Amino acid sequence: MLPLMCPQDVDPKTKPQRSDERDCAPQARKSWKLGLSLGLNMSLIQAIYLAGFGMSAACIQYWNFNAHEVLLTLFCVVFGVMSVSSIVQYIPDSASGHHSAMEVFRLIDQVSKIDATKPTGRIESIGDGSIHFQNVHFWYPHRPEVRVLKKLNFTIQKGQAVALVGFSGSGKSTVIQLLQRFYDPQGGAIRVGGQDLRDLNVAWWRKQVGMVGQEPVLFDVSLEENVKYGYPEATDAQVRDAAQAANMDYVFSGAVKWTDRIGLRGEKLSGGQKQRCAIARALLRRPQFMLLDEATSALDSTSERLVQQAMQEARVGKTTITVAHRLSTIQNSDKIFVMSNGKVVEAGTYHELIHMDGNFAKLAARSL
Ligand SMILES: Nc1ncnc2c1ncn2[C@@H]1O[C@H](COP(=O)(O)OP(=O)(O)OP(=O)(O)O)[C@@H](O)[C@H]1O
Repeated sequence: MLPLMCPQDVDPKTKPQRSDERDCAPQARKSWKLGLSLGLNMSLIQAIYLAGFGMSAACIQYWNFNAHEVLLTLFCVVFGVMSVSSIVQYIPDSASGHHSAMEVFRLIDQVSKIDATKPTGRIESIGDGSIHFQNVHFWYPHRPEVRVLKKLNFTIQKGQAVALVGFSGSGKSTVIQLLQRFYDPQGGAIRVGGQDLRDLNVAWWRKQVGMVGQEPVLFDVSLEENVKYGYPEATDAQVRDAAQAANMDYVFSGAVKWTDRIGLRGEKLSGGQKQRCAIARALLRRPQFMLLDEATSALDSTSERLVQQAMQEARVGKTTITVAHRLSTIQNSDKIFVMSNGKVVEAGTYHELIHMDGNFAKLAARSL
């Protein structure tokens, strides 16, 4: 019988609440049923064994059956029944396994509209390197009732450090996803160096973009392999340069070695160390565009300062688009776009926007 763990069992002095009793009642009924069915099951098996051995003994003693053959037959039947019963207990799981497998195959068979493996699309230079969102309308295909971007317009020049800010749900992360071409806009166009993003080769374009998100995707392999992920042919000197640019001081001081495995999802590293590893990985490919989506939001102020410092040095010569809630992290941006309800409602430098006394000033007041 399974033990019943109810709050009142933990501390007998505690007077049980009525709601706790109600919570435990279905569990108690379930445990009783489970115990009873297990007990009956075991009794039935033992009764069958008893009958089998009794019959075998009778066959040998009274009807002169060959003992060797009787025992052989008996054990064949016993082990056969045990095997069948152990298979039968998995029948309910096979139904859910079948359902899960169908889901996995459905996903595998799904043809993506934006296929990075296709050799189609232009592979060229990025022109003047500007990014222009031109009357972009967008909604997530499985949620058409929520119009996320509504006639979004903004331009980013090559080499600029730009920040996207705004209240939660205003569409900032969606802009970052569109830039990586996870989706295409339903209306308007995103132009890179004057060319429609849809006309560029997907794999080539994604190589031009480095992305650091809030929770970097790290693997349980060595620190070096994690940094080289996406560019395994990088030389040692290139890896060192990227690490230096990303301020990975913990590897230069020897606190973590290049060969150390960093655990599942990088659990052996601190938040700041993980983030700087992700920045080094992004920089190693020398992307022309860096996308930072809340890259420092989960960090304490010391780690954040280190990551910020790393980004300041690493962003030179690159176009950087940062999504941030902590406005202190974007003070040095060349331009800040304030988004509200899928549109840009204000644009300017930090000081210009603060003095406008609009949405940005409200956000700044909240983040104090
Ligand atoms: N994968 C998705 N599928 C469907 N709807 C989504 C998806 N991701 C975001 N949305 C919706 O799109 C809208 C904009 O979300 P988005 O994440 O771009 O906003 P945000 O400004 O980045 O918000 P936050 O600051 O909270 O991260 C929200 O209404 C959100 O519910």
